[in-house]
Amino acid sequence: MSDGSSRADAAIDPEVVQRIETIAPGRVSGLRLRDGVLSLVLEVGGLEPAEREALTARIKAAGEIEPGIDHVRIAMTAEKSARPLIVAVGSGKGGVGKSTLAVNLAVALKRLGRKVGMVDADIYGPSLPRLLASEDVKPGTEGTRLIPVPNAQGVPMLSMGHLAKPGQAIAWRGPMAGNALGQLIDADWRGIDLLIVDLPPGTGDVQLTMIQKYKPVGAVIISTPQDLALIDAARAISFFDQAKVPVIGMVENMSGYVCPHCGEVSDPFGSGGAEAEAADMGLAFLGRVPLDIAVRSASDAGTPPAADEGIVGQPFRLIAERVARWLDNQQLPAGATFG
Ligand SMILES: Nc1ncnc2c1ncn2[C@@H]1O[C@H](COP(=O)(O)OP(=O)(O)OP(=O)(O)O)[C@@H](O)[C@H]1O
Repeated sequence: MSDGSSRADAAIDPEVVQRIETIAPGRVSGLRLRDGVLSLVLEVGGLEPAEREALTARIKAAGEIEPGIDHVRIAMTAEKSARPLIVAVGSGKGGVGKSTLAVNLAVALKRLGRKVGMVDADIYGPSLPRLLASEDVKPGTEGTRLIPVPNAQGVPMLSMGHLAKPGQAIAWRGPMAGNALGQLIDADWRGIDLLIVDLPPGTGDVQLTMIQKYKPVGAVIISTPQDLALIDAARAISFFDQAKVPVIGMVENMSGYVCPHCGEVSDPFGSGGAEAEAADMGLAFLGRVPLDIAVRSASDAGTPPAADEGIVGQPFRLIAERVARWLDNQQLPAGATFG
């Protein structure tokens, strides 16, 4: 948004941003460069005066050696900038319906009155813009922060797909992908209390950055009932366990296919496997979503089934109620900060 003056913010070299963030991890926000002055907000809660001084001196030194930056102006605050709580949706394996679940979970939580936004962290196959029918919309910016893209479901969203050209993302390496993810999560989420983050499948660099730097309050793991998918899901669960991110529970997708012609129920991927696995691991089972052509067609059309009262969206609404109850039981204050 313009402040009405004719002066414009200049782009800041991402390497400079990264260098400054490395000096004070999680404490720097609001970076902007204008007329050779780099201004930023430094959160100094819990630091002794000598530590504050040392930090500001190091940040100034790191900025002022850069061509184009004559001066670094630091505003100190004892308040952490309020970021939404994060719930991650993960899977051990691709193609099990993780993005479908993430979108429907967010939409159903929105219907429950939660202030929900979404981040699509899946650099290998960002699909949220399609699922939320906002493929051609680009996010705006305010200063150096992205402004989430609105949609008909009232769930503002940012996607890796917004930052990369189609096909480009796959070449990203860990640190680059991690920085891009940071831009999505540190966007202008004003008015949002809860972010549902659609992680890439598996347990790689992006997932690691996500859980270490932007510690989710909890994770939902999705799997098909198939043995192979379950083995991978167990790996994802232990990944979150090791990072001390509580697993809210497991969802079984694509179980029980009802033939639209003869009505016969078959189980192409088996059935009940994820529930048994959850019980074995002492985890909550959040629900089962049948393999239903209507889930796919509604999703492809950008109208998530959880958005209305229909039967197709029912399993997602039940899962969302359980997640909402879990969040309420954590007694997390609305708009609580994390990290
Ligand atoms: N319960 C279901 N019934 C029918 N189709 C489904 C169901 N769940 C997901 N699908 C379809 O399966 C395909 C893969 O789903 P989705 O993209 O959500 O999976 P994913 O795990 O996020 O995949 P990726 O690893 O590629 O990101 C999509 O076409 C989706 O519409």
